[in-house]
Amino acid sequence: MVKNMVTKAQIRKELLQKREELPENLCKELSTNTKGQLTTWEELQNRGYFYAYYPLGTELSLLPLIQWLLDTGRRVALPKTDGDNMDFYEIQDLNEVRKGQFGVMEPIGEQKVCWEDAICLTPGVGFSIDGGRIGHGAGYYDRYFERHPRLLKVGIAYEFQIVDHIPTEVTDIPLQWIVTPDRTIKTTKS
Ligand SMILES: Nc1nc2c(c(=O)[nH]1)N(C=O)[C@@H](CNc1ccc(C(=O)N[C@@H](CCC(=O)O)C(=O)O)cc1)CN2
Ligand SMILES: Nc1ncnc2c1ncn2[C@@H]1O[C@H](COP(=O)(O)OP(=O)(O)OP(=O)(O)O)[C@@H](O)[C@H]1O
Repeated sequence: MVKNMVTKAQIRKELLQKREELPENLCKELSTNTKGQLTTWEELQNRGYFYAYYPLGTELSLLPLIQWLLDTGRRVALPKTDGDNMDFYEIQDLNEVRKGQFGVMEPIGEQKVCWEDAICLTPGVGFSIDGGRIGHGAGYYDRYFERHPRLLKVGIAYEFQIVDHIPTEVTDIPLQWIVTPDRTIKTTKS
């Protein structure tokens, strides 16, 4: 490894620390703003199928958005992991979750869905404008994206989570958009 190269693990650690320092009321406000960005985004208007996530700790919360999606008749599914695998399961109500692996709230449904043209609202620890993403380091989303190439891959990020450079591995699949509480960005590699 090149000596002065910042590794994924270093970036992950630093950004997770920053995220943990966010006060609760600010998380709430930024989550509401993110819902505002997404609900006014043209790309989302005509879509009916969404892969979202239930927030873990101080992750940027999609709960207000998910409620809006359900209220407007959209179909929503959340991820559930099993060993190295991750799949998505539909929810009709935000109460249909329970705590699972890694302490993540997972859907209780047993029937996995396969919506090849869905929008995948993707959590992450760090992002870059070229579509790079750092997660928790287990590779769940990259493996899922490899199996389902037609998904519209959208990173959900606090502004501070967008960094200049993310070292890539051959298995990393770039995101096409990044949505923050302030803006909606088309990535440069999409
Ligand atoms: N909200 C949300 N849901 C998600 C993800 C996510 O990043 N956010 N995932 C994205 O892939 C999957 C779950 N993957 C995860 C993998 C590791 C950790 C985690 O916190 N790991 C700890 C160590 C935990 C342990 O080993 O007990 C760590 O990184 O310190 C969390 C989620 C599916 N669901
Ligand atoms: N398509 C794939 N096939 C096999 N292994 C993969 C694939 N994608 C990623 N991996 C492996 O998974 C491990 C973690 O990958 P990476 O650091 O990109 O995870 P991450 O994106 O941070 O995590 P997550 O998606 O779970 O939030 C790496 O060792 C990587 O080689």
